[in-house]
Amino acid sequence: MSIQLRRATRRFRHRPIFTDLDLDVPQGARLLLAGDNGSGKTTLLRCLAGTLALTAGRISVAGEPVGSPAARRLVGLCLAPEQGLYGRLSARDNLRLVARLRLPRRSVEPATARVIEELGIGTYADRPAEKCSAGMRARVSIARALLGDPVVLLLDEPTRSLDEPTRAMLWAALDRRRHLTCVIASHHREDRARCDSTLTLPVGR
Ligand SMILES: Nc1ncnc2c1ncn2[C@@H]1O[C@H](COP(=O)(O)OP(=O)(O)OP(=O)(O)O)[C@@H](O)[C@H]1O
Repeated sequence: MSIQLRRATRRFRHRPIFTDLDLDVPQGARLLLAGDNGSGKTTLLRCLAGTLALTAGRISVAGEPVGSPAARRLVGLCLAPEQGLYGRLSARDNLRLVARLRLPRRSVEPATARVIEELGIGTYADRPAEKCSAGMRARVSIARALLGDPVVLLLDEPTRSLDEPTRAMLWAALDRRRHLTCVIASHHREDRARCDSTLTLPVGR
């Protein structure tokens, strides 16, 4: 099993966001996270990434407990796709920075070039990120999450700023990585149709 949740519970103070959540996501599956605003999709993605601790229960990624160095290496994460880039650095240098952390030196340039090509970033790759549009920055953030051959990809509303051709590029990039297990939070019907199953989070449980 690629992702396993057992009695996963997260509260903020005394307010439950999700409680006793059991979930198994097999390798290569795509799970859509649905639910109204505030239902906890981003919170769950952060717990899956290991950047936010559970209140109780456990989550593992490919058998490794989330938050451990081994699990972090296996996860590609894209939260708030339009934000989180270094504004003064070019799109390409933002990608290189992460590629250097996640890949052997000889793979940095080819892997960076590959994701630039896949997400259609080429024409603005050398422009500072702060001078790129929201959709352009979202492409770079998604490309960044694909670097380093993650086993699990976590995407928070990846398509909300993307035009139609770029949405097709994103799905094509995921189709080329059929081994990749994806958890995608989205409000869009098209995204739901691209996924194998849906988990709808109720508000405040
Ligand atoms: N750090 C925090 N401290 C307290 N409450 C928080 C914190 N982060 C999130 N919450 C609360 O947790 C609930 C779930 O938020 P979350 O961002 O996970 O929802 P979401 O389903 O991703 O929403 P949206 O569809 O609007 O993106 C919300 O009520 C939010 O106010």
